[in-house]
Amino acid sequence: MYQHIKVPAEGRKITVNPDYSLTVPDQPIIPFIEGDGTGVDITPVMLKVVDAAVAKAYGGQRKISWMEIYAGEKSTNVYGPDVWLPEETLQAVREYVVSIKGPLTTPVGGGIRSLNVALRQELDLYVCLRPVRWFTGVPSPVREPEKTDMVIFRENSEDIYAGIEYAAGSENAKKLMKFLTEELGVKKIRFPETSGLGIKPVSREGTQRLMRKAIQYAIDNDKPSVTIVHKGNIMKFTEGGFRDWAYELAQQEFGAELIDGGPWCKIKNPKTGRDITIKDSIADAFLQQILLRPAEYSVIATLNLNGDYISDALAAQVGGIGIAPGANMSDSVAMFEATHGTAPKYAGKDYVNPGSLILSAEMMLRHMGWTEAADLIIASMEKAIMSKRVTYDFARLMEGATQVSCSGFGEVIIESM
Ligand SMILES: NC(=O)C1=CN([C@@H]2O[C@H](COP(=O)(O)OP(=O)(O)OC[C@H]3O[C@@H](n4cnc5c(N)ncnc54)[C@H](OP(=O)(O)O)[C@@H]3O)[C@@H](O)[C@H]2O)C=CC1
Ligand SMILES: O=C(O)CCC(=O)C(=O)O
Ligand SMILES: [Mg+2]
Repeated sequence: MYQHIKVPAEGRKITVNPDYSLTVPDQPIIPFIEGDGTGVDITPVMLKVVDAAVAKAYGGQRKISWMEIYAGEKSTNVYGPDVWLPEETLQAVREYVVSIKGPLTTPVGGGIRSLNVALRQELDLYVCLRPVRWFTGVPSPVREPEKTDMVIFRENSEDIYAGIEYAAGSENAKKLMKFLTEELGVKKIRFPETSGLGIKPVSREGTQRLMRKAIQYAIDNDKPSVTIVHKGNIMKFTEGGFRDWAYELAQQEFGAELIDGGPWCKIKNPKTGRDITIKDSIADAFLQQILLRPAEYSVIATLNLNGDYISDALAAQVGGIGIAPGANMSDSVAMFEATHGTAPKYAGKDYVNPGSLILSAEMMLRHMGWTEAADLIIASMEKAIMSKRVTYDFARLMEGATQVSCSGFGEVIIESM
C-alpha cells in the first residue's frame, strides 16, 4: 500500500456519492500535512482544538482518526533529499477525499516551484475558497471592520500560476522570444536579451467552472451579489476573457438578465426570491473600494493572482492573516489550509496565531456536515478573543490584552468550549 504513510488501525474513509455529496463515517480518517516553518506550531494546536470540539459536540460518538502525510521539508526527511511531494501524498489526498494542510515554503527566484500550487494543480482543486469576516473584538486597521463580509472564489488552476516561465537568457526563453518576434511580429519587448518570459493561460472552462461555484454559493447562502474582479482593460484576452466568460455563464446557466443593457446582470435567487447582482470591477479600483465601501461586496470571483493579493489585503482589513482560513476544492476532493504562509522568523517558537488553521478546520467540519463541532469552534474562538487572551498579532493592537503563546491560545479556545 503506502511506503511511509501509516494508515490508522481505526477509522474509515469518507466517500463521495455520484451527486458529489459525502458519506462521512463516525470515525473518518483524515490526512494532514504538518507544514513547514510555523506548521510545526499551528498544526498540533489545530488537531487538539478539533479533537476537543468533536469530543464535546458528539460525546464520543464521533472522532477523527488523523493520518499524517508528507510534503515539503518533512517529506525530504522521510522519503529522501529531493522528494518534496511524494506521489503517495497525492494518492492519499485523492483517496481520503477531505484533508488539511499547514503552509509550505516556496523559495523566491530559483529552487523548487510551489508545492502548494502543485497540490492544487495535480489534484485539480480549482476553487480556492477564502471567507473573510470580522470577529467581534479583533483589532482592525479600519473603523468599521464588521462591514467586511466577503467570500473569495479564487481560480486555483490557471493564470500565471500554471508555472510556464522561462529564465532570462535560457535556451527556452531565446526560442520563445524568436517565435514571438519572428512568427508573431511582436515588437514591444523592451529588453529582449534580458527578459524572463511568463505565459498566462486563462480558459473559458476554467473561468466558468469557478463562476458556477461562486454563483451557486451566492444562491445557497442568500448573498446579494457576485463581483467578477479582473484587469481586463489591460489583459484583454485573459483577464478580459475571464470577465466575459463569467458573465456568459451567469446568463446561459443561471438565466441572469441584463441590468440597463449590461454588462451587469441579475439573477432571482430560486431559494429566496431575492435578487443576486452579478457585477464586475477592475482589480485596482476594487482594491480601493473594498477599503472605502466594503459593504457593497459579498461573493468575489477572480483569477489566481488577483485572488492571492485580495486574500491577504482583505484578511488585513478584518484583523490580519492570523484568522484567515481557506479551502482548495474540486467537485469531490477538498484540502483545507490557511491563507498565510510559513512565517519562517517565528518557526518553532510557539508564538504565532493558530486561528487561521483552526478556522480552516472549522470549514472542513462544516464541509463534512459536522456543524455542531464547527459551531462550537466558532463560538469558542469568539469567546477566546473576547477574553483578550490572544497571540502577539492581536495583543499588539488590543488594549488590555494578555499575550499568550500559540499553544496557549489553543488552550484558551478549548477552555471556552
Ligand atoms: N499556502 C501556503 O502554504 C502559503 C505559503 N507561503 C509561503 O510561506 C513563506 C513565507 O511567506 P511570507 O511572504 O513571509 O508570508 P507569511 O504569510 O508566511 O508571513 C507574512 C507575515 O504574516 C504574518 N503571519 C503569518 N502567519 C501568521 C500567523 N499564523 N499568525 C499571525 N501572523 C502571521 C506575520 O506578520 P508579522 O511579521 O507582522 O508578525 C508574517 O511575518 C514563503 O515561502 C511563501 O511562499 C505563503 C503563503 C501561502
Ligand atoms: O505557494 C506559495 O508559496 C504561496 C501561495 C500563496 O500565497 C497563496 O496561495 O495564497
Ligand atoms: Mg497568498
